[in-house]
Amino acid sequence: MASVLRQAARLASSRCLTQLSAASSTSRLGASSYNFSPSSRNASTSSTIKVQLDSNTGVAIMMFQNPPVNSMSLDFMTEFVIAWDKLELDKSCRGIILTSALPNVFSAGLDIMDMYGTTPEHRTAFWKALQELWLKVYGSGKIVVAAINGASPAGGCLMALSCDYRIMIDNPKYKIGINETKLGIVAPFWFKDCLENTVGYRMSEMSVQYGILYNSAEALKIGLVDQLVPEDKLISTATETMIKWFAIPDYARQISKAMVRKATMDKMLAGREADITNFVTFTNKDSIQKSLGMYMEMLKGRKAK
Ligand SMILES: CCCCCCCC/C=C\C/C=C/C(=O)SCCNC(=O)CCNC(=O)[C@H](O)C(C)(C)COP(=O)(O)OP(=O)(O)OC[C@H]1O[C@@H](n2cnc3c(N)ncnc32)[C@H](O)[C@@H]1OP(=O)(O)O
Repeated sequence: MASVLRQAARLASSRCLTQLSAASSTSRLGASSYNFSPSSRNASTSSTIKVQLDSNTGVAIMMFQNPPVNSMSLDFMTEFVIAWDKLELDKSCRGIILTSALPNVFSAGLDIMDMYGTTPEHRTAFWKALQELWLKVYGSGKIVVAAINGASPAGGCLMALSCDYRIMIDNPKYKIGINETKLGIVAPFWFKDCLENTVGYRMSEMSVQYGILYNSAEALKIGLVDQLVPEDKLISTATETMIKWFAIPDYARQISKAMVRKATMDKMLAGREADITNFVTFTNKDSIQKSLGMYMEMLKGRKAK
């Protein structure tokens, strides 16, 4: 245990958890001091990421607004990371709620058009941006809550899985899961690891092979999400949840989080270059390009019907 703690302490000062010590001011705010007055809000906005930080409560809401479906394009992920870094550096921010500014979709996952018919150089930059985004969110010392207000397949599900707590709108039309095989592609090991860490080995074994998308009730049942709420209660519940987490002393929580996530983080950090090569090689294949093209046609054809 002592060695785990030493490792966790080392992690706390490492690149991916740089905010651990910076944000370790303990429990500045309890639920009773919660005040969400509009005057206390800071707003910062890029074209695809909207951020509202309430410096009274320490809660930031990061909204995705990349129409039509919040697909994770290279541009979107670059803007995400810039906005994320700003919040990480802001000591008044203790927790971040991730949600969508668009109706019916949290995120459609990776932008298929960034993988289809693009150059290997483009796909290298694209995959690096995805790794970067994931390392930041998964490795954050802040409390991160996903407020899932719509469809959340594949990369969208990964984003939610990287948070500390997931709240989803209680609506059977919204689906979440790692559905890559349905597109004829393979979810990378770290998508699978995040799923397995959350729902367990057997469920992920079934889930990644079948490419299952779960509706909200099914997602709750298998533990893919933690809570379902009516649409009009999503952000208030996410904020209240965050305030409850704030009662835990930051430093102890952060070290505990780092301990639990260390193996998954380390695996990615050690395999980062190989993971990029795998992705580029895999998506260079004619058969994979064909699958992606057919999937895009299917999406567009579905709309035409
Ligand atoms: C040997 C091992 C090697 C390992 C190598 C690893 C390789 C791994 C590679 C990749 C991992 C992939 C991860 C992913 O995230 S892939 C993306 C998966 N996403 C999906 O399957 C979702 C597809 N979209 C939908 O199901 C729906 O769009 C919806 C439910 C999200 C929303 O439905 P609706 O509101 O009805 O919108 P439309 O379907 O009409 O779509 C509107 C518009 O948007 C386009 N679009 C949708 N999704 C995407 C997307 N992911 N990327 C790009 N574009 C998308 C859609 O085509 C429509 O376009 P339009 O007709 O031009 O308006």
